[in-house]
Amino acid sequence: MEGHSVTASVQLRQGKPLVIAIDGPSGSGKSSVSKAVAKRLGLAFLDTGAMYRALTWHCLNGRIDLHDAAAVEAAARTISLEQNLTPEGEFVKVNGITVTEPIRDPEISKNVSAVATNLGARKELVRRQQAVIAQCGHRIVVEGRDITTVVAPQAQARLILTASEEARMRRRGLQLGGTQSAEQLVQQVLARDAKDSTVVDFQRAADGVYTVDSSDLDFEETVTAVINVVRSAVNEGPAA
Ligand SMILES: Nc1ncnc2c1ncn2[C@@H]1O[C@H](COP(=O)(O)OP(=O)(O)OP(=O)(O)O)[C@@H](O)[C@H]1O
Ligand SMILES: Nc1ccn([C@H]2C[C@H](O)[C@@H](COP(=O)(O)O)O2)c(=O)n1
Repeated sequence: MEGHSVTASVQLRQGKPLVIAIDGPSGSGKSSVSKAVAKRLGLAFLDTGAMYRALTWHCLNGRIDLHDAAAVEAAARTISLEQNLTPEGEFVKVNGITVTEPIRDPEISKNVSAVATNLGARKELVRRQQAVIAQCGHRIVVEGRDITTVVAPQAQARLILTASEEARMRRRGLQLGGTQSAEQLVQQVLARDAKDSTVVDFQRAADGVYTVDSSDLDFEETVTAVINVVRSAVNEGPAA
């Protein structure tokens, strides 16, 4: 095992490019697990879902019709978005307004797919995400739905983090403190995935993309499994 990870350790520690791209369905643990991986490996962290949520908050707040494709795309191009790029803490600002907590509201979860399925808005957010990766010196964990395929197809490690529907709904229910009914959880997790899947495929791993299924793993075991995949991917010499 030590021999296996020599090359990986060099890449992990010496400031070489190390982009870790993580996609997966809602509630699979992408944000929490990606943050823990970034912390352990000393990498920056980007939650791309927060960008779609922030844009949705901005549209709702400014009474922009989410189904007016041109207006939503224009908003994506013009808003100022700020977010932390470290795994410690979290903040998101839209045009200088802190929206860290409001973007997690079930109301945003209910409406975010209308923005995520706007192809013009996606193009602009992908452009911004690629700029962040460059700004972080290509040493970053990026999580979302199209990171392995569109945002960072050349990433040194790419993986889908998944879990059973039952596990994902249970985890989301616990995360929201038991405030949501079973039907609300179905809407926020499964129905949202179904809508988002119409524009990006985050359920199946593309060629060269690993899969980690966390259904039967606890949080720590999942973080370890992801780091092991990163070591394997780097050792096997993925895209330069
Ligand atoms: N392996 C695991 N075992 C138990 N709980 C987990 C595991 N992985 C993640 N969790 C918990 O599940 C909840 C959902 O995780 P998280 O918010 O990271 O998912 P996500 O994939 O980013 O969801 P979304 O895409 O909807 O934002 C969190 O409370 C997290 O701590
Ligand atoms: N790269 C991404 C990231 C997110 N989305 C969409 C899909 C979700 O419904 C929404 C919010 O993401 P979450 O915070 O739940 O991870 O944003 C996307 O289409 N592409």
